[in-house]
Amino acid sequence: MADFQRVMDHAVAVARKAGEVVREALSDDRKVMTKSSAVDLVTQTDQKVEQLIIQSVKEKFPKHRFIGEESVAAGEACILTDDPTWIIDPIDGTTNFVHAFPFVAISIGFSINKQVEVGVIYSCLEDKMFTARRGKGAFCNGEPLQVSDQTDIHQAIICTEFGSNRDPEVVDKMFCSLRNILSLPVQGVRGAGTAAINMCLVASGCVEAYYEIGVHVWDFAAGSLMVTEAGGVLMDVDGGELDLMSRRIIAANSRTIAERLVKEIAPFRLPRDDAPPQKQ
Ligand SMILES: O=P(O)(O)O[C@H]1[C@H](O)[C@@H](O)[C@@H](O)[C@@H](O)[C@@H]1O
Ligand SMILES: [Mg+2]
Ligand SMILES: [Mg+2]
Repeated sequence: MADFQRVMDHAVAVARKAGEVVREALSDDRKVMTKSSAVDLVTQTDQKVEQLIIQSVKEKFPKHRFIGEESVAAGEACILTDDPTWIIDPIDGTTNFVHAFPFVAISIGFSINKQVEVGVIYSCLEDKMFTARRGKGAFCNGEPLQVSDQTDIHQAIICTEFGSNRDPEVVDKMFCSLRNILSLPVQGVRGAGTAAINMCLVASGCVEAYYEIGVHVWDFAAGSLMVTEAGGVLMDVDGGELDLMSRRIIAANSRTIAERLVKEIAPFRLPRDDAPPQKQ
């Protein structure tokens, strides 16, 4: 049985160290590369930070497994087992990082038996350390977090992201959902440019919900626990149970708001995170 406090303490320490690397890199030239599309960006800092985190964990927890965004991009399988697993997004908000747009997070989730037990999200340009352990609450810099108590969708702010898929039919579906939600009307639609920070905004009570189709397990693993430990709920965009590998999520302050969004979101499916690699 892993010592979850020891895991949490290490995740906080390495996330803070990674945040220093990210802040320092902001003053250097950021060599930008692309992955699945011309707007799916990655930098050497993403790769350097992921290796820093993984190497540090291997020294302390040699039997643990990893799902890292950039390791998967380099060809490693994205398979979640019952084993103790660190689910890492070294820079959530890479496009923001490239543009020095001030919302950039290191997101570290830890799961056992396919259940997230520890979540750490360091918003490193705001110097906000978000932490959660299952059953023990969610915190920002040590202060407890609580979701909003607003259940009227017409008085809500909703967060979403448009991801990096620019296929016309995907863009049409995303805009259909956005039009439906905006026209309810809701008081606002926002996007920080990072799933992890969007979920911290839900946990902090600043917005009522975040949804996205196209997001990856490393984007939201830590944030999923932040939201539930702050009193929120998670579900699939079709109202079913959240599937960590499905690339679809609603994270909300309440079932009322979540189920209202289900009625407005035009659902579609993308290849799962654990799908076998597509033959080139
Ligand atoms: O910055 P990333 O780690 O790539 O994650 C982003 C993603 O790039 C963007 O397309 C959206 O899906 C965001 O929700 C992710 O956090
Ligand atoms: Mg990400
Ligand atoms: Mg990333």
